[in-house]
Amino acid sequence: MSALVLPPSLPVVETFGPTVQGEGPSAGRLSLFLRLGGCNLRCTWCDTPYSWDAKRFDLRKEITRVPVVDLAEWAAAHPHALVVITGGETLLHQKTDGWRSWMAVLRHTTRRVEVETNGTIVPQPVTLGVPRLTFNISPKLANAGDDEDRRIVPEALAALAELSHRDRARFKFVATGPDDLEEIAALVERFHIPPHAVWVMPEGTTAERTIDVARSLAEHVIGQNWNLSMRQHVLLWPGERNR
Ligand SMILES: Nc1nc2[nH]cc(C(=O)O)c2c(=O)[nH]1
Ligand code: SF4
Ligand SMILES: [Mg+2]
Repeated sequence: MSALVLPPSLPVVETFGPTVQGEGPSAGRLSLFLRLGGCNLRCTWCDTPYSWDAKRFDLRKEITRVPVVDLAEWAAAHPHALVVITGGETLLHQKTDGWRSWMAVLRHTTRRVEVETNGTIVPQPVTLGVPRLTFNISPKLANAGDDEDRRIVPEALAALAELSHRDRARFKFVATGPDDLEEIAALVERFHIPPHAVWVMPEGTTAERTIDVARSLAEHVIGQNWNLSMRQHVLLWPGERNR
């Protein structure tokens, strides 16, 4: 009797789009989103707890194994869109057959790909080998609530910072107000992140709060020679899933 061989798949929370990338260097760009399940952090203000929080959500319902061939077909139907892989924490899946197979699909296209990550996991050759793939790294600050030794993994941040010098990675920090900027500056200095690779974005789940926080940050961010990003999906579709 031969063993049953399952096709490579990934634990998918949702696929959506085309929409626009809401955050960071590609904000406003037409995008498809693939959200994977599971996270190694527990940010208090997480906007996607349904991707990892088994206490509040039934993850067997939230997360479905989707064959990579189906993802390839879905992506191919929207050839003009940037592909954004988000979570949860995406790079948790890096050593799986599903990830390897998905990277192989993307490597054989000419499309742009962005991987959202919390910066706690070192990117591996399987991911780095996709030519137009860049990382959007959101290291978490004290405002997220986790202990520093969980949020800040020096080995991973150093590897990602190195990529940021070659425009393969950008850092995007969520700030709740100007008081958070000192902590960002300390990380930027410690890991030698070039200012052109730094984006600051306002925390908030409503358009009003997002704009208020952004207004409180703008002059300070510009003064540091950093970039400021709104969170366009929060402004356009506050509280909605699959946007
Ligand atoms: N439009 C849109 N842009 C996004 N950028 C990062 C997102 C995320 O949830 O990681 C996100 C999202 O959920 N929607
Ligand atoms: S790292 Fe991202 S997905 Fe994970 S808990 Fe924090 S905000 Fe949520
Ligand atoms: Mg997110």
